[in-house]
Amino acid sequence: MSDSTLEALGGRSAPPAQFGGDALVVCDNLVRIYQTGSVEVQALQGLDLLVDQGEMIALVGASGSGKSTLLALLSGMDAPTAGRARVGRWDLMAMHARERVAYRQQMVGFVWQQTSRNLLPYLTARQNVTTPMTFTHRRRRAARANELLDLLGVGHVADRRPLEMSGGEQQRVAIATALANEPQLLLADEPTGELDTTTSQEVFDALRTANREAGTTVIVVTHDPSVSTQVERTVAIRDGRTSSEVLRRDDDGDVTHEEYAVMDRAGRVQVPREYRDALELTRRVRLALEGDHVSVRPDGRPR
Ligand SMILES: Nc1ncnc2c1ncn2[C@@H]1O[C@H](COP(=O)(O)OP(=O)(O)OP(=O)(O)O)[C@@H](O)[C@H]1O
Repeated sequence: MSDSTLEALGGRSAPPAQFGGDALVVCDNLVRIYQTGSVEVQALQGLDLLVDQGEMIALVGASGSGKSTLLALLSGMDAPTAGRARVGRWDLMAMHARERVAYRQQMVGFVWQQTSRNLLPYLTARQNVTTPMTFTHRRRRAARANELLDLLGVGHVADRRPLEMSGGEQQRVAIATALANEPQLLLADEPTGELDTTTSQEVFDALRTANREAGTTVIVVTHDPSVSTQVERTVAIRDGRTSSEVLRRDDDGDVTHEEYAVMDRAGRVQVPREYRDALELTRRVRLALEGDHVSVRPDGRPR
């Protein structure tokens, strides 16, 4: 590394801020190990993720990469093995059973992929939305349910049971139900997985409405490849860690997408396989600090 460059840049360095700062969701080196008999599966292997209040992000990644595990931890349904996880004022590592119940009632809403898992089949849409409303005065509940159903464009199915609605309508009612207690965070695990493209778009629009109109922070897991056009930030998870992010920028209608690698707190960055293969980057590489970037070169010695 070049000491002179380091010296020249020295004046710019600032003390490191506390990881996460005022983000709504802070996952710091998060680990979740499942133990089945004598077999251990490391579903999350030191995952870092920050989500600000008011953001809507998508989580993508291959099957088995750890997306559902992360959502289960953030929803309070499961507990991390190690690391740090905080949502608002709630420390997910330190919550006891009673706090976990309160957290799930007050702080998060959840939408599953399977439409049938989100709603009670023998209740109407309005009744489904009012059922979790423990913090709204009894007389206000039906009116609030109607407001939520209208907001998400499904006011017309208020008196229908799930079997009398389309899949997309069921998912939008499910989002209304998840918003019943005004959670700060809405988590959705492949909410469009069972739907066709047009209907998926309606459900994404409903999630965006929840984000923009109700001010709810949204994390949505999806396999939909067009998702990066729908949200401002798409976070890719690989092998239980966040590996890259695509940021969508809209400069006066000129929309661009830029992909970034994610650096963890120890400074580790995953170099994409195509880059490693193209330059035969293997175990040892040369790093050099340049004026405005860091270069990575093959070490040039026989392996
Ligand atoms: N309850 C469990 N017991 C044991 N292993 C589990 C359990 N749940 C998940 N796993 C394992 O943890 C890893 C991550 O699984 P996870 O479901 O989080 O992945 P995913 O990215 O959501 O996958 P998909 O896109 O297929 O839903 C996988 O290897 C999976 O087999």
